[in-house]
Amino acid sequence: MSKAYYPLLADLTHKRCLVIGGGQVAERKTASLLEAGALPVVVSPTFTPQLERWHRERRVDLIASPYGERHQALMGGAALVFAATDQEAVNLRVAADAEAAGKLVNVAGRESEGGFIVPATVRRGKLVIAVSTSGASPGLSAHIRGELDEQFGDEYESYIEFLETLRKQIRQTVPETGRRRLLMKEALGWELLPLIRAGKLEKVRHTIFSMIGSEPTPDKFAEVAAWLEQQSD
Ligand SMILES: C[C@@]1(CC(=O)O)c2cc3[nH]c(cc4nc(cc5[nH]c(cc(n2)[C@H]1CCC(=O)O)[C@@](C)(CC(=O)O)[C@@H]5CCC(=O)O)C(CC(=O)O)=C4CCC(=O)O)c(CCC(=O)O)c3CC(=O)O
Ligand SMILES: NC(=O)C1=CN([C@@H]2O[C@H](COP(=O)(O)OP(=O)(O)OC[C@H]3O[C@@H](n4cnc5c(N)ncnc54)[C@H](O)[C@@H]3O)[C@@H](O)[C@H]2O)C=CC1
Repeated sequence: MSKAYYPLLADLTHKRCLVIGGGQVAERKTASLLEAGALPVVVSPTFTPQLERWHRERRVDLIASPYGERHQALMGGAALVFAATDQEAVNLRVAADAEAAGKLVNVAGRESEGGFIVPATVRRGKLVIAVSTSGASPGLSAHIRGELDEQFGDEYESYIEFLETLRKQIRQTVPETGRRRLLMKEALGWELLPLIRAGKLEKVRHTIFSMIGSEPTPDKFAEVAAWLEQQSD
């Protein structure tokens, strides 16, 4: 049976992550770590120009040296470890050291050796869509990401912010989970995306919250739905 990876979203903000290797793959992994607010430490005898730029901007630490025994101590302080050199023996040694230190490790070129693999990702603010083929075809993951990138536009960023605010309001005023769920389900049916695309969110948001007032009820939510339908005509 092939393995079933467990998908999860890790909070890496202000967490040290160790990247061994300074080439293309290391740069890509470092880029995604920076996007997640992590503090990458890169160990390698050579670095891409982009890694050096990030170093000058004080966004990454670089240790200019081949990986060796003296770097094992860095494992302890790392949330995640990436073995991204072009030397298989080095990658396998990094993987063994990371595992001995109880760390999850990602191994370039040897997906079965690693504790985790990285998906292709589309981000729209708080919306994260991750795609993986369990290592079978990274090219297909990248292709599907391209399709999702077109399908989910920038409007999702403010749409999710709106939903988050609405959900907070419902949580504060509706004690019962069953009723909350029904209200959120109703709100997800509102035709908001076309209005957000037309740049009308601010106005619409204001009206919706004054229509709901301090007591969200299914009746008021149905009124909102009807009002929104008129707006998109
Ligand atoms: C296991 C994994 C490593 C891990 O754990 O991270 C892995 C491994 C390998 N990739 C290879 C090749 C390519 N990788 C890409 C691109 C990406 N690869 C990524 C992830 C992963 N790649 C993980 C599994 C993901 C999954 O489950 O699907 C993405 C999603 C994220 C990221 O790396 O940041 C990023 C897309 C970013 C984006 O565009 O969104 C492209 C396409 C391109 O460059 O355009 C190609 C060439 C086309 C092809 O070969 O398909 C090879 C063969 C190397 C060789 O020739 O030897 C191996 C080695 C092997 O197969 O072992
Ligand atoms: N290029 C790609 O898109 C992909 C490559 N891979 C695999 O990932 C590996 C790395 O690929 P690239 O980043 O493209 O290679 P690269 O040649 O751009 O970079 C390799 C890096 O490893 C460093 N390195 C070598 N020995 C080291 C050591 N002892 N300690 C620390 N760093 C050391 C080098 O200095 C260099 O910075 C390869 O094995 C490749 O097969 C896997 C997936 C995709």
